[in-house]
Amino acid sequence: MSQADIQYLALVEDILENGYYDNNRTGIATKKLFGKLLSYDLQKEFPILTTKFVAFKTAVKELLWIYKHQSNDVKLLQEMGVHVWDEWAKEDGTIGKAYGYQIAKHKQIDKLIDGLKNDPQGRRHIISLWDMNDLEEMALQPCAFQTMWDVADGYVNCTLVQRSGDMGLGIPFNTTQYAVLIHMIAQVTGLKPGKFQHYINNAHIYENHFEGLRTQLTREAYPAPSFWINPEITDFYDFTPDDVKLIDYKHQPKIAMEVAI
Ligand SMILES: Nc1nc(=O)c2c([nH]1)NC[C@@H]1CN(c3ccc(C(=O)N[C@@H](CCC(=O)O)C(=O)O)cc3)CN21
Ligand SMILES: O=c1ccn([C@H]2C[C@H](O)[C@@H](COP(=O)(O)O)O2)c(=O)[nH]1
Repeated sequence: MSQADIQYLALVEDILENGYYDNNRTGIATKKLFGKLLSYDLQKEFPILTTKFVAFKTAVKELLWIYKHQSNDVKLLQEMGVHVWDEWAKEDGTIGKAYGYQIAKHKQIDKLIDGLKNDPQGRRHIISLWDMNDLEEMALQPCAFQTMWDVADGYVNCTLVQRSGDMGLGIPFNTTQYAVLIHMIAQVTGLKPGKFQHYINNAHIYENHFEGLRTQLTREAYPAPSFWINPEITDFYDFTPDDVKLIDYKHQPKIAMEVAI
């Protein structure tokens, strides 16, 4: 049974049983718990749920939209066949000064890669999407808004800080996306992927997802798939969605859930 399923299902069960129930901005009430940490060792296995289908390729495309293309243009994402941001496009077709915009604005990927290569013992390797000056011009303020990186003994470790985590839809994507990002950054810096800590400040389940997640709790989990990354890629900007693959991704069926806007 994969580590991703074990930790995810335990947190889902905890929220359903002990979560604080209240309304929020979207009008769809949630149960929530504060301050949760999920931990993975990327040397042991690749974290992706097997108790439902997670759209790996879609998740990778969204990741590259943010960190490689450094774009806020929803049309570009749609051209890649991804529609998860459609509801948040502003009149100009972008999500405003959010996500990829902040990566480009501060050259954050270049600085991270340069820092990890040239000052591996630095303690300032941070990517932050939380720009106080621009928050009001973002279609949605970033949820997974910060990563902190650390190098030890040839391994690169990373903590993802997420202020708000939608357990049904966002979290399965985010877990897998940031595991892929760590593998990519490790490869282009000549390091090995190490530990991945995923901190979620407000871990919530929308009430229209309760039933789907209760079904998922009854399902059998499979061993985690293997992860392949094209060893030829040495420049982060050369990665395409075909340069990462899951091998033997055995999973239970998709669970349809509506996104709260
Ligand atoms: N309420 C909410 N939850 C989120 O997770 C979320 C937002 N809003 N707003 C911005 C983005 C958009 N995200 C989304 C939106 C939709 C799916 C979704 O529908 N996922 C389907 C598969 C989609 C596909 O294959 O294209 C799923 O079953 O996981 C996932 C993440 C994550 N973020
Ligand atoms: O990568 C993402 C993006 C968004 N989410 C979820 C978390 C919340 O359910 C909503 C955002 O609403 P806020 O009121 O701004 O917190 O989107 C996610 O889990 N992962």
